Amino acid sequence: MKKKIAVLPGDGIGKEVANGAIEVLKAIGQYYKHDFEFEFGLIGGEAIDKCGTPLPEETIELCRSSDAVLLGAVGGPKWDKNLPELRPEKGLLGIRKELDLFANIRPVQTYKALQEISPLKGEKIEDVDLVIVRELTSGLYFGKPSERIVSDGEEAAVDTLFYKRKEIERILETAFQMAQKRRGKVTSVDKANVLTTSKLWREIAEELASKYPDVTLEHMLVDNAAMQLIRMPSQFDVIVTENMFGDILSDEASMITGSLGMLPSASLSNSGLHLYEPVHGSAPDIAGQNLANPVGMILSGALMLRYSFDLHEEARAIEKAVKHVLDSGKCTRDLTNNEGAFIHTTEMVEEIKEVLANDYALLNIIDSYE
Ligand SMILES: NC(=O)C1=CN([C@@H]2O[C@H](COP(=O)(O)OP(=O)(O)OC[C@H]3O[C@@H](n4cnc5c(N)ncnc54)[C@H](O)[C@@H]3O)[C@@H](O)[C@H]2O)C=CC1
Ligand SMILES: CC(C)CC(=O)C(=O)O
Ligand SMILES: [Mg+2]
Repeated sequence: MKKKIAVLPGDGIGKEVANGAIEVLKAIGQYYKHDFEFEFGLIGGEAIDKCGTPLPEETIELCRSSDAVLLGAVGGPKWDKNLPELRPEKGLLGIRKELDLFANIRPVQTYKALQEISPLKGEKIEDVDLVIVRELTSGLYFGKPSERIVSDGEEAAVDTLFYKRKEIERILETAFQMAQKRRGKVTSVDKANVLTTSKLWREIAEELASKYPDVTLEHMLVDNAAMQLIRMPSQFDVIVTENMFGDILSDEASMITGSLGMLPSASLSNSGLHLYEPVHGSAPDIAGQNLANPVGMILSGALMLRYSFDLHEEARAIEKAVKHVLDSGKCTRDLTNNEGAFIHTTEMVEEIKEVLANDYALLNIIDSYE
């Protein structure tokens, strides 16, 4: 199978983890006989430096002409004082909007091997298998006006939380459909005791629920949800929520697994062209030191195989390899609470590739006996 994959490594550790994911995908291509072709594009701070814009037109064209997009992360202190339109993050928000990637799927699964690393007690995280469905192309990060103003002669600023019915409907539909394939429960997280957008969100959730009688819908206020994620994370199946709420809750949820570096994500559109990115940012504090955990990015590659290319066995092979390496006690520095031995980014990638190679060799031996 020939597939063109656009790779936008971005800034900081984005480059390091993207390299890792490409290596793992190349190994999958070799063992399972798929022709993955990788083409690189600029985004974020590097694109500002080289092209004067965080999202060059060529990058958008590259993505549009590809079968899927892999993105590392953007941002860094170098660009923090730039004007809003010239911030790396604008590139990320821009590509999400351009490709209409409205549904950001962020699965949170725990690993037995990491139970002691999670700040939560082992028994609390044993049965955690939840997914955050975050609305990604509207809400507080996109509403207008969003600007500095003068109000009553005083310096002020405004951001806008705006949602259209259709935007709410399509993300809720995604969540209901995902719950149908999972454990049949949707927790819709909002702030309906205060926000008008949340009241509309709740109304629409109630309307749609009747279309999905096999799914149980519950509503939860976002402040409570933040607490419940720590108190009893296993109560959740599918969490669906507004853009910024989902952004914050998913970083929080990552710590259930033990590190922000563990979480992958898929940003889906209705066009069939999807983008895959880890949940974390460019981590300037560890960038360039070979310390980043590449697992979130590598697992995003697995999500790409599953959602974009229907390659379920190949996706499972990557997920199994990650588990195998963690089970063997090998982990990057973030998974050690900064105590004890750890392996570097490139070594973690090598370990995962080695498991894939061994699995492949084993399959070949079995085949030769059949
Ligand atoms: N999707 C994206 O491109 C995102 C970009 N950002 C940008 O990244 C920059 C840094 O933002 P922060 O708030 O520091 O968030 P961050 O996610 O980059 O880092 C937060 C903390 O987690 C650690 N961390 C993150 N990913 C890790 C990994 N794979 N392995 C080991 N440790 C990891 C970092 O070292 C840091 O201590 C900012 O410019 C921000 O705007 C932030 C979040 C998402
Ligand atoms: C630019 C930000 C919205 C990126 C981020 O934190 C995220 O998507 O998780
Ligand atoms: Mg975030």
